[in-house]
Amino acid sequence: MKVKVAILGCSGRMGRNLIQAAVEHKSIELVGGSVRKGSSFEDFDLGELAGIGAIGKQTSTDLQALAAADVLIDFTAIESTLEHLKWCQQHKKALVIGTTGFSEPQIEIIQTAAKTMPVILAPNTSVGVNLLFKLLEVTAKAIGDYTDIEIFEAHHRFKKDAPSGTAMKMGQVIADTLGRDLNKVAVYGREGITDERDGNTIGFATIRAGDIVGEHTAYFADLGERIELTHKASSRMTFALGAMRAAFWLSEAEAGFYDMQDVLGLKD
Ligand SMILES: NC(=O)C1=CN([C@@H]2O[C@H](COP(=O)(O)OP(=O)(O)OC[C@H]3O[C@@H](n4cnc5c(N)ncnc54)[C@H](OP(=O)(O)O)[C@@H]3O)[C@@H](O)[C@H]2O)C=CC1
Ligand SMILES: O=C(O)C1=N[C@H](C(=O)O)C[C@H](O)C1
Repeated sequence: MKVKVAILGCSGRMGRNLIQAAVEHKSIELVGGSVRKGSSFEDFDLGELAGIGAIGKQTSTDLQALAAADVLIDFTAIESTLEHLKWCQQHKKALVIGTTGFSEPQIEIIQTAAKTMPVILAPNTSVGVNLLFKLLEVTAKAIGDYTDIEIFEAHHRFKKDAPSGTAMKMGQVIADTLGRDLNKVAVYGREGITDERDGNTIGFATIRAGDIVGEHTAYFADLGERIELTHKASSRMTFALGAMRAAFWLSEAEAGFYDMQDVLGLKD
């Protein structure tokens, strides 16, 4: 039987890719999608919105129109995701969250809700980035204690949060592996007389330019050699397909707080 899925925030860059991925997925039935109240895309055909031709299902600003869904997928914005979370909890729906930029207290709100509903929170739903997280763990374990660790990320000009959710998670994975507290060792950008580099720190550098879909590199640099682990996304469809995998997996999960490592079987 197909998993019934609804997409939140259908008019967004990810929303449109998610519609296409859901329509093309053999084990998923797209039952509806939302747009923000006041959006000019209200009552729009979902397929038209995604550029794949009409599919006979319309966007709605009323979440009740999505009541037939088992799993909702949310790549929107912080405040709207937290609203959607409440609705899903009240209506016993599972929720895949791809939105990034949450503060620690906001993540705690999501974790608390996940005690009574299945939730995946994944700053990056691509298979490649989640494999990269594993490679970071292995590399940090082997050489992280004596190399300089820096994380670089590049995204399109429209992105609102920085560093990206993926870069933050990369830092978290490395800090956890090395037993460091990311809040204490993170350095976000450098300017002026910065003094010599403190070997304990994890640096973050961000650029925003044009239509870059998403690029992430972790540097583990010693004197004489360095390792660079890079992921480059060239299409948002990679995130959308990963989100479908996540929705399918979550439809069979108990209440709990999960990530893509659970979905892909990459947890130790
Ligand atoms: N986890 C992952 O793999 C990925 C995560 N992301 C993250 O996903 C999020 C969205 O990214 P992107 O698609 O590029 O951003 P967009 O700005 O293109 O899309 C966000 C969409 O959310 C809509 N929205 C806002 N509030 C509501 C609401 N209450 N109800 C319904 N829709 C709403 C906006 O509508 P409107 O336009 O009308 O304001 C907009 O269409 C970001 O946080 C980004 O970092 C992005 C790519 C991959
Ligand atoms: O906003 C984006 O576009 C992306 N956001 C995610 C993040 O913040 O890590 C994932 C991806 O790189 C694209």
